[in-house]
Amino acid sequence: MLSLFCAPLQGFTDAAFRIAHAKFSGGISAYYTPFLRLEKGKIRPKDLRDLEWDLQTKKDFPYHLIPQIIAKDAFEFRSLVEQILPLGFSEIDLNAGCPFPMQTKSGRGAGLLLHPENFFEILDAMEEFPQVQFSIKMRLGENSESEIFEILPRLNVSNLSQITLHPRLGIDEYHGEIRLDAFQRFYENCSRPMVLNGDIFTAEKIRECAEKFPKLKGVMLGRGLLRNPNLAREYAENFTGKTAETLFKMHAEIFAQYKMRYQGDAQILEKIRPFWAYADLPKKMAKKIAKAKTLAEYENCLIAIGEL
Ligand SMILES: Cc1cc2nc3c(=O)[nH]c(=O)nc-3n(C[C@H](O)[C@H](O)[C@H](O)COP(=O)(O)O)c2cc1C
Repeated sequence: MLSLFCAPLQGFTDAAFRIAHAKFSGGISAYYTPFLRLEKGKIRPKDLRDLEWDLQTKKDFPYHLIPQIIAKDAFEFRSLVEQILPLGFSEIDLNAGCPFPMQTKSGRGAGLLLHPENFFEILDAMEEFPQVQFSIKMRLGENSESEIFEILPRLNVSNLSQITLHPRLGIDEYHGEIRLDAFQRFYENCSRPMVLNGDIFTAEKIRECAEKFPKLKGVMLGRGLLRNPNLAREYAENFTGKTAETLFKMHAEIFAQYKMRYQGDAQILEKIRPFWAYADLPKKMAKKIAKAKTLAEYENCLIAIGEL
């Protein structure tokens, strides 16, 4: 059986989502936080608040959480790790895949793959923290598949606990088919445990991955899990519960949390709207949700969804 991981998605898989998912569905071996980054030398305060929210809840309701960081060099890397360790984590994931130009242009995310010297310095710096298990989530490259194959020999002699590969380039962003041939070549030559991520929306697809790549450690589910939070259980337990039922339970919990934590209709709506972004809703309904200007209007949409 493959291990199933919940992918980090900024603006979607925050603490409220992770907690509600673990509570009302589950089947996930580890949840990854969206990347934590430095702002004026400190972890961005709003990301830290989100992580602390997890930590408070985890005491009552344990689930496996791994913080992800984004860094352009060993200096930023060390600073982030040193700020995370006092929170009690012993696993940290490095983002080498974010395709957004704001990150790539400054050598972070997929942009780190254009600077192997910085990438290797970060891998060396990992050895300064023997108490931490590091993993990497990466793309094939920023501009070319050759980038990942250049660093493969160094990855093979690292202590990385796993390499999650989203087989696209940074410049592909999320367009086009995933590059499964390149994944296969990397997988065949990589000696670290590997996880496949990208465009996995059904339990059937997870089974296909297990069959095609027998030494795969697991798959990481992103939009598939947002669309169908029961996806992991459908694979692991042949669960046949209704997607809509789980979405509603999760939504009720997340919405209540946002109402407690954020103020004003606009702010709460901005936080909750993405919950439905990948759900299988009729177009008309999705438009109404996007257009709702007040909580009252939004709640009317919910009633309508409930009646679908
Ligand atoms: C809006 C958005 C935000 C994302 N944020 C992150 C992030 O913070 N860290 C990361 O490693 N990947 C991030 N990703 C990439 C996802 O983790 C995942 O690799 C991608 O969605 C492909 O997997 P999927 O097809 O299962 O969704 C993001 C993707 C999207 C669409």
